[in-house]
Amino acid sequence: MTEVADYIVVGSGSAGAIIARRLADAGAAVTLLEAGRRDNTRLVRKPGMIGPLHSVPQLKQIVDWGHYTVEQKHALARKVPMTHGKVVGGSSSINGMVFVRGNRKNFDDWAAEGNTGWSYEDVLPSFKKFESFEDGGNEWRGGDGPIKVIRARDLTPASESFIEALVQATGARRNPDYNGAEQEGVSIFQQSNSNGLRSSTAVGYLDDRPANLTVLPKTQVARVVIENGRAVGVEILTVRGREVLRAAREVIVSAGAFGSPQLLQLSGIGPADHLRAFDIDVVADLPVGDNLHDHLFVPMSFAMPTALHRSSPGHFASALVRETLRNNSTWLARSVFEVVSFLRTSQAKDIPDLQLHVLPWSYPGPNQDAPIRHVPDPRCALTVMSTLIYPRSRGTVRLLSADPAAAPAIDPNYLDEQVDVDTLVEGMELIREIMAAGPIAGAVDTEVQPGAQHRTRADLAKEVPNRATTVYHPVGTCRMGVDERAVVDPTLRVRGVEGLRVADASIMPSIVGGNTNATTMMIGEHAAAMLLG
Ligand SMILES: Cc1cc2nc3c(=O)[nH]c(=O)nc-3n(C[C@H](O)[C@H](O)[C@H](O)COP(=O)(O)OP(=O)(O)OC[C@H]3O[C@@H](n4cnc5c(N)ncnc54)[C@H](O)[C@@H]3O)c2cc1C
Repeated sequence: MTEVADYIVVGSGSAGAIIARRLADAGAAVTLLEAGRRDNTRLVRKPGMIGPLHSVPQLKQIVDWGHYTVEQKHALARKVPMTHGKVVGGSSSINGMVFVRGNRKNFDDWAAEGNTGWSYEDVLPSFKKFESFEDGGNEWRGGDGPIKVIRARDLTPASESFIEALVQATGARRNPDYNGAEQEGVSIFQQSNSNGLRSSTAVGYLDDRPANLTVLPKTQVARVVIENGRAVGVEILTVRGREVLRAAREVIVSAGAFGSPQLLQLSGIGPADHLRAFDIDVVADLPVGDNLHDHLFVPMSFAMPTALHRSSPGHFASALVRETLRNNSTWLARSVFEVVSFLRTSQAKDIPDLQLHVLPWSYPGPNQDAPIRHVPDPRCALTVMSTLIYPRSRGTVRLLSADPAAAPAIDPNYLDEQVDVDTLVEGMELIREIMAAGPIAGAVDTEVQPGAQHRTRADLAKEVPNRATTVYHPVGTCRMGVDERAVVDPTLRVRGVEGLRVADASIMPSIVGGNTNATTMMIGEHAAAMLLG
């Protein structure tokens, strides 16, 4: 065994890159292992390239694990693509860049379950630490962190009229900062990019790394090496075969909501019967891979000339030429999302339970499951997504093979709970109400997706299993907690194993009410602070 570092961090994504950098800044020797390739291409770093990156299978496979769910029994046996970054920066290098913390109550709920140190007041400094918000720092926001956050700008007239219509139809307020004091209302979307460049954790934390932080791309970890109940290193897959790297202090697993449970299970940490079925020696019998849950949305597209954007090669090519000639001069410099709203359905208790994502582009429907290039309607269109942010359904991640190169079985068990369908349908009905309101109705030519023929609540409910799709926010599979369902304790240590922590989206006990990247980066900062004591 070669002693390579004080700390080994597995996975360079939203959490892992941050942990590795903070430990290195404190003087430790850190090795960061990443299965994917380097991220320094325009395809990854130019924000608007997300369109081709996700819609052209040949491009997507360069940076994606290529996972699919198992057949979803409540969604017409669909196998839903579970895109997940396999590249330096992880999913922060390929995501939609919208920037949302969630609701402060989400963290207070984690703390109330026994997760001491994770209330909103506790995690707020970790949120502030990583961000540079364009308005500067204040009580709620960070002003000088490595991740740049700006608001969408030059909103299309369609998006502007959507805001007006939403206010009129729902009575919701315009909220200048949904990541500030209050989440509720309608707002201009914030996004993690600036000056025409994606602000991933690779850009923010790794580009200018110190010499004591070694990043090894194209290095997949096969298992954590555990001796006498203590994690002492990892086994990696190389072209020469398997090799062991040793950590003098700790191993931190930040391989994401699929990668982390898979790696723990391959290392003998997981449900004992499941591991034995693959002849894996059991180190710790823990519910690793349980509690998988995810946000779902149903896109509704409306043909509207005022949306200005067409999903045509000509429209894309002209922006690409202009953006190449002058950086940060076109829509390619930013996320495609313009407006967000947090609202309450009839099911809501204390906080908003519905999110609307709004983008001035048409969206292919009814779903994008097939691994082909999906062609959206060519007209200018506004898409509004009814988004379920507190799903009740729970699923699993399990091994299909003891071979680390094999994909795991991912079963989010989407729409298992009827209330999840009901919430999405209520959101769809609300979107129709908004689109029929005075400030926007006259500008809408027609509803393209799902289409006016799906008229009643029952019609919409029937469409949900075919149209609902992942927002790519899987969490919860190495749950943090203090009871039998916990995999890690509130200091992120794997229960019953020394020298091993998990820190990424998988530790969320329950999903936050908003896109998960910001919370996962907070987890990275919070974990680093705990490691450094
Ligand atoms: C397509 C897409 C769009 C999204 N859009 C948004 C958005 O707009 N806003 C938002 O807030 N959130 C968004 N998200 C979600 C957000 O990006 C994720 O929640 C977040 O990045 C998860 O971070 P993580 O650290 O848990 O995992 P990741 O960032 O996925 O990092 C895990 C890393 O570990 C590596 N890895 C895994 N297994 C191994 C192994 N065995 N050995 C070595 N390396 C390994 C992976 O390659 C990866 O780089 C999106 C996600 C996707 C996929």
